[in-house]
Amino acid sequence: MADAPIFIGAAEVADLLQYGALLPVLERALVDFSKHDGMVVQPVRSTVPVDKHNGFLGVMPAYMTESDTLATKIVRFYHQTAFGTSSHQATVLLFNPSDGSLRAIMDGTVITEMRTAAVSAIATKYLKPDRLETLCILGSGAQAISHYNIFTQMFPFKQVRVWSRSRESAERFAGQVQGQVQVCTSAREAVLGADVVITVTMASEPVLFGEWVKPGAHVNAVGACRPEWREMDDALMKNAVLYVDSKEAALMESGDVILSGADIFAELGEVVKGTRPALCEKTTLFKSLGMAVEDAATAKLVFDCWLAKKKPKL
Ligand SMILES: NC(=O)c1ccc[n+]([C@@H]2O[C@H](COP(=O)([O-])OP(=O)(O)OC[C@H]3O[C@@H](n4cnc5c(N)ncnc54)[C@H](O)[C@@H]3O)[C@@H](O)[C@H]2O)c1
Ligand SMILES: O=C(O)[C@@H]1CCCCN1
Repeated sequence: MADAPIFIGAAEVADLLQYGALLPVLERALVDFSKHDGMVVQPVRSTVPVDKHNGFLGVMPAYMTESDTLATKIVRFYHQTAFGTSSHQATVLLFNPSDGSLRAIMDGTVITEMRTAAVSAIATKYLKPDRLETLCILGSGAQAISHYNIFTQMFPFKQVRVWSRSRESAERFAGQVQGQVQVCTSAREAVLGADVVITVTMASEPVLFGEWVKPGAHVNAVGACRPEWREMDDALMKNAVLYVDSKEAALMESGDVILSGADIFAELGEVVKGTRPALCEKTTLFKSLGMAVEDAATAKLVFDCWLAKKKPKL
């Protein structure tokens, strides 16, 4: 009989997962996914609306042949949550691919926060403009914090600006992170002149407008994961060179892509592999929806780190 699965909670995942190890693992997952050679199996996520409670449940399975990784994430995202409950909660199940037995059940909320920010950072590493002085973050929740953390570690920004719907949450964000943040009173004020813009809101109508975005800037658009939701207007969608994580998912799930009719230039994995160019001199936009392979690769890394820690030292 197979061993009982282990459980790795949020605090232990946060302790085991380091961006230094995560970044190359994610680059590899993005490249493998974008080869589209049948070695990675990842259907577009199944999403169950929970209308009565203003939320969704998403199921995200993937199998990666080369690293022999089989996992699924189950994620729920709710617009209104009880006080103290975060809007996104996730669990990852990691299987033994050879016999299908369950190896680990682990918290997926920290995984989602860290892998999403790391993928935006990878997009920025490849698509960034020459000048990297000002970072703008629209939104002030969990993803705003994980993005702030990795972006200020990886890039030499001199100024970070944040805007949120309520000034109170933007100020709370500024108090939570290490380092200086300029709290802006409007999204426009935060965006004007920024070299890199990150949208991490739960908005369903545009909060970012093309006329504000500096020509040559890079945008990471992380929210608006439903076909009828927007974070950006048509002007930005049509004027920027559009990169996505998955073309198939973008055409099924992204309101910004579907409703604007913007053309997709490439997948991020193709840029990392070098088969499609990074047009850094132009205004670039990475539309992130989040992929199961990112969760599977991250969960395997967490599990391997857990095993290494448990192994008795000789
Ligand atoms: N692409 C991915 O891989 C990925 C992964 C996880 C989360 N997300 C998305 O990123 C976004 C942020 O997630 P989070 O975990 O930080 O959520 P969160 O609930 O912690 O924060 C959401 C933020 O959006 C703001 N907001 C809510 N409604 C808004 C509106 N109508 N207009 C402007 N701002 C609004 C809130 O004030 C808050 O600052 C969500 O859209 C989420 O679905 C994407
Ligand atoms: O990839 C993810 O994990 C998230 C789940 C919630 C909706 C957006 N994408």
